[in-house]
Amino acid sequence: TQAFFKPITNAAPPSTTKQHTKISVIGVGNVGMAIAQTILTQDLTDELVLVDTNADKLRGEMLDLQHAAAFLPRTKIHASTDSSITAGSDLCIVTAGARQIAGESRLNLLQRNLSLFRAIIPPLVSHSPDTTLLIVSNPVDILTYVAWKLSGFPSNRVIGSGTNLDSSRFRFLIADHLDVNAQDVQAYIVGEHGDSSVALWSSISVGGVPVLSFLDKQQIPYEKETLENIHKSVVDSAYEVIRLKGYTSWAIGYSVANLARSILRDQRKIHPVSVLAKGFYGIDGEVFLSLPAQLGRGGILGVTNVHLNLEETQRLVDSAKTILDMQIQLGI
Ligand SMILES: NC(=O)c1ccc[n+]([C@@H]2O[C@H](COP(=O)([O-])OP(=O)(O)OC[C@H]3O[C@@H](n4cnc5c(N)ncnc54)[C@H](O)[C@@H]3O)[C@@H](O)[C@H]2O)c1
Ligand SMILES: O=C1N[C@](c2ccsc2)(c2cccc(Nc3ccc(F)cc3)n2)CC(O)=C1Sc1ccccc1Cl
Repeated sequence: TQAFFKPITNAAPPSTTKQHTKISVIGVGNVGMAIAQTILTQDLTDELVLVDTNADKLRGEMLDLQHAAAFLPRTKIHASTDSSITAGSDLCIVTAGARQIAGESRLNLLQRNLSLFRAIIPPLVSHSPDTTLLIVSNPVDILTYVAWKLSGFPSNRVIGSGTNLDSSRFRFLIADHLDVNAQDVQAYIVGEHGDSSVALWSSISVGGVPVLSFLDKQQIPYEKETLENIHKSVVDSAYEVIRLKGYTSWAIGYSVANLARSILRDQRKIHPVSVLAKGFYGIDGEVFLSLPAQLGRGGILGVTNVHLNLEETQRLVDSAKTILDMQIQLGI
């Protein structure tokens, strides 16, 4: 049969130095698929691998994504229930996990996800000894610690999505309040992901103008609780989304794909992510908490020395103690 293409004479072989990027997403539920879809639309990888224990769901999601090929940058998409397919991944994003059953205690959810991680992490890292782990499953701070211990990796290559989603909701709410673009709002929520996170008021700046001084200069009276209310809305909005649609996907999908871009494209951007917090702000236990960290090809490149006031420092230390106690209680 006539070949589709007439061969080009004296064509040079492809460059061997070009790095082939491979991302694996473990868990193809609401969160994993939102992340996978965003990675494809943003052309972040040459190869996307999906892993899950639910074989039918896994194959269905792979086929459904492959069928979108005519509208996406060319990306090889593979899937298997066998994690050996992840071999040689540059980044492994873990969203696998049991979702909290209504009324289930956080400890019980943690115990269920802990046993899952004991099955997931060791084979993952044996197939990709040089990968970076990006943990999303909840409770994310403790499970990032578990992934670090199980992997034996240096802590710079084990990252938790932490308060990245909290901070993106915080930025949206501030931007909406001030009627500006959320990309021009710099604001960090740090510490423990979820209900006990810590909003850094002094870190908020819009177009380079620190908000607190902006409000002072404009003599705009702001009660402390106004700012507290915006932080409370971050927590309330998570519960509202769950109440209304039963899960969250799009914001976590975009926020985790944004982390993947910073890592794989060596952006050296600063994100609030869950890092080994030992040695910062008087924390001496081996706990993962979110702090503004610089992300690049090597994972965590550095952690910023952001100024915390006494109250913020105390809340961070309290979170560290709560998490450490939970880790000790579980014997991990
Ligand atoms: N960190 C955050 O900001 C954040 C935000 C939203 C959700 N989450 C967490 O993400 C996790 C996933 O949420 P979801 O809505 O996608 O849940 P989901 O139930 O829709 O998906 C979980 C997937 O994990 C799979 N799975 C279970 N055991 C597995 C194993 N051993 N190996 C591979 N896959 C396995 C399941 O088959 C399922 O497809 C939850 O823990 C949730 O709390 C975290
Ligand atoms: O947007 C979410 N959705 C979840 C969710 C997704 C599927 S089922 C529940 C959510 C929503 C509401 C509460 C809640 N609590 C929680 C339970 C166990 C944990 F280990 C961690 C959090 N979790 C999971 C989660 O972490 C988030 S972010 C979030 C949660 C609570 C407070 C503030 C934020 Cl920014």
